[in-house]
Amino acid sequence: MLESTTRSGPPPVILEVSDLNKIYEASNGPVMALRGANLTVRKGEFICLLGASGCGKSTLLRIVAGFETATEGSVAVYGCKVDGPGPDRGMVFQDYALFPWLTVQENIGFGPSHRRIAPKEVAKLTEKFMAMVGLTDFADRYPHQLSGGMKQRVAIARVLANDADILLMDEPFGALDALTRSTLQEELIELWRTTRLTVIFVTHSVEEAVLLADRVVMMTAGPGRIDCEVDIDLPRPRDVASLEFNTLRRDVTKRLTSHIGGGRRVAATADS
Ligand SMILES: Nc1ncnc2c1ncn2[C@@H]1O[C@H](COP(=O)(O)OP(=O)(O)OP(=O)(O)O)[C@@H](O)[C@H]1O
Repeated sequence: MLESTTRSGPPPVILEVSDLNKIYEASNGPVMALRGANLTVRKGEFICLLGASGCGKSTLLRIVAGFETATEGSVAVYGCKVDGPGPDRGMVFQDYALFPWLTVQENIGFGPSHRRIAPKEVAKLTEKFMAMVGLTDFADRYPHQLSGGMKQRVAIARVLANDADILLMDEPFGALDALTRSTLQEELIELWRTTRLTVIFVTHSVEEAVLLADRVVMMTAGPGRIDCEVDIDLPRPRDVASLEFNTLRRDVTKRLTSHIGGGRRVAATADS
């Protein structure tokens, strides 16, 4: 947890998902994607949202991002109801979603250049975040000239340059090879530490969730709701080969497959 947690009590709640229902009107009838999803997130937390394919993880994230509307229920950020996308939330997708006609620096600078910021300041911001993700030497490259890992670094830098407080990541490393994935996981944790962003990270992978999260939030099979939560109380950097890590991984896997305890909070540690 962040230092501020221990010094001055828990950080404030900045995101509240309340009784969210989502029904899609598909051509072959309605699809209930979410039923009664509730989630509370504190500033600076790193949350991993874990669940089987089709349980509604992306739907939940897209509603939080404001790209999708809920059928019932609400999402509030800093106490204000979300009714569309906003600069306080930035999304990173598995397929990068970069502007193919813009270079690395233009992609990163796109958000700031559309705010009321002086061009000099935009250039400074762009350079800062480009350096933060290690892409200064690739400033003039276009997305098709980059590897998957580099594209995802651009996507992350773009959110950071937009000054978002909440980083929403939908299986961001799912399309990457194992080595690149592991490097980006480390880099993301380092960025999260330095920027103190709040992160909600969707994944299928128990290992990725236990490696990254402060708290793993598990969803039931569709229609999704929050089934239970596990606090990951392991120091970072985490060693995937350690006994503590594997105890937690087994615990999370067991909970995920057994669907016990509707809406329960389980404070699991390596000792439990
Ligand atoms: N636009 C849509 N129209 C109709 N049904 C949809 C739409 N988007 C999602 N669904 C359905 O809603 C359910 C939840 O989908 P969602 O993509 O949120 O799940 P997920 O947990 O993110 O899945 P995955 O892990 O496979 O990406 C699924 O049954 C899916 O088929």
